[in-house]
Amino acid sequence: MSYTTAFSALSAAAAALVLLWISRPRRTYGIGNIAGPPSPSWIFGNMLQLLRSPQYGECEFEWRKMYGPIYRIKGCLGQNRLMVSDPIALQYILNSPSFFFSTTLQAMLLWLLGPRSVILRTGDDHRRLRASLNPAFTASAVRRYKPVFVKVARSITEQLNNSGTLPVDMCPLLSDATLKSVSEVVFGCPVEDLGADFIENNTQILHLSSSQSAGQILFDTVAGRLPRWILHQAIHLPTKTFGALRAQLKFADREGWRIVRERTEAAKLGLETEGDLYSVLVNSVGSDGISLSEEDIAGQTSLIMTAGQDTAGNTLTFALIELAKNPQLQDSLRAEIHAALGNDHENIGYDSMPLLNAFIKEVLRVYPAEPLSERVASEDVVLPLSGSIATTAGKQINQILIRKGDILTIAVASYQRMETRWGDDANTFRPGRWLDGTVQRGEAIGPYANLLSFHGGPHSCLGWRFAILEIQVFLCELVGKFSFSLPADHSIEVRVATTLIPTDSQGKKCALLSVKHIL
Ligand code: HEM
Repeated sequence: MSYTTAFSALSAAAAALVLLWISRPRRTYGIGNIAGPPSPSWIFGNMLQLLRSPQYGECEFEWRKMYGPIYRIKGCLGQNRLMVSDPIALQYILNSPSFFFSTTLQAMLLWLLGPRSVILRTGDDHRRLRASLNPAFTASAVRRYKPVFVKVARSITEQLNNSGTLPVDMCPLLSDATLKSVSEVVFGCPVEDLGADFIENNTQILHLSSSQSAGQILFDTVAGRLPRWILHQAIHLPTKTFGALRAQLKFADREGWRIVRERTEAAKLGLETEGDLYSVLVNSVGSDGISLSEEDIAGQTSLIMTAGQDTAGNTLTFALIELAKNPQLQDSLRAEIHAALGNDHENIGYDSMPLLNAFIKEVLRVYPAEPLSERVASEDVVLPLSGSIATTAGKQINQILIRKGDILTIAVASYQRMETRWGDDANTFRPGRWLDGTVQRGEAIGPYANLLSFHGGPHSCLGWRFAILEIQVFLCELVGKFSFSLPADHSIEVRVATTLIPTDSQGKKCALLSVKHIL
């Protein structure tokens, strides 16, 4: 055999060995084999530790440190649940059609938001609708909504000016303000035009969703095991919660259709409309490449109200709480605002204010509106991981077999506290990390700053640019004109109900701050 032939034979054998090694059958482990914390009870598993700690994350952040970015916890009635904060696994779950909301969550979204809402649509139907809604949420579309944000921000200033010397609960104030923005920007009308009955019912829904009892947590598990058609009948139950849900959808339908009809009439008559989001959408019906019906527009009313109100309202409240805790940071931010703004929101370039934007990113990182989000596998899938994790038998694995029906939790808050990505002091609120190079780039998984506060993938938040501009405008107005501090005898806790909320020590949603006018 010549030297060349021997070399070729050896190379071919080596290549075959490499191929064999790459395609070797790998052992994949199911979620029952993944290590995790012991369960204190069969009925509730670890769920009360996860969802009802006096301070959100008390157990969860410890578990993440102990077991890594993927671990198993016990749900109610002996369920296995996978907690996921590994970026590669999160990216996979959020982009894969094999994962969707659990049956119970789908039913709740259906009751509250209605079947046409974009969040409940899937596959090509979702892609088409989302593409049609998108023109109203682009950077240039959102810039046009700025005057409304400025007007609403000034109305908060007026309320604070009239609030006297006692501490102010910022929660209802900012929740009402974000609803005003949504009403004016999206529906093109003052919030009062939506009707006192609708506003009152909406407030009741927010109130009901700001607490989570042990019974509700158990109900979610039991409900998920019922046949879908039985679960869907629960909306007719004569309870306060179901009554409010039924009313919400009825009011949203009434107002959504009223606004769409008015905008359509105006368009037919060739009248100028206000440039609100629904007008943009109504005017795009029938345009090339847009497959949007009037039903589709009216069908987003409850979703947009819910999605745009307390998500942004709570984010702003947490921002003011952090500033109240940290007077030095507050002074620096105010100095940046005064330098950029004077008293004029007209020409300000919010995106070129480094501390303001670092601060907003840090608030979204530490206080994600939806810190936990549940997904269920609709088929067997092998979940890739960015590193290896331990099984209960102490074996290291780098992928997990997810079986159809397995429940996963997208652990947004845990991901946003991973030291590898956000720095060794990831548990500390420090906006400077965004300016001094502490934050690592890594895989892009969310639409904004690699955060998952707006989630990622096809169902990521459609309104994230809207929310960022609104938060920028509100903060510049409020921090520019007032100083915020914590009243001496009041503590603020962070709990999770449907969203992350500030509460008093009794668990009631509340954020009392002392507010002083400084200009
Ligand atoms: C700080 C403020 C906000 C946060 C943190 C936030 C967060 C989120 C998250 C996490 C989702 C995904 C929900 C899920 O799949 O479970 C979502 C979806 C959505 N958000 Fe937001 N949101 C905010 C503000 C807004 C605003 C102001 C609007 C509209 C005016 C909006 C409209 C939507 C819509 C339409 C969806 C559904 C998208 C789809 O399923 O394709 N959001 N948001």
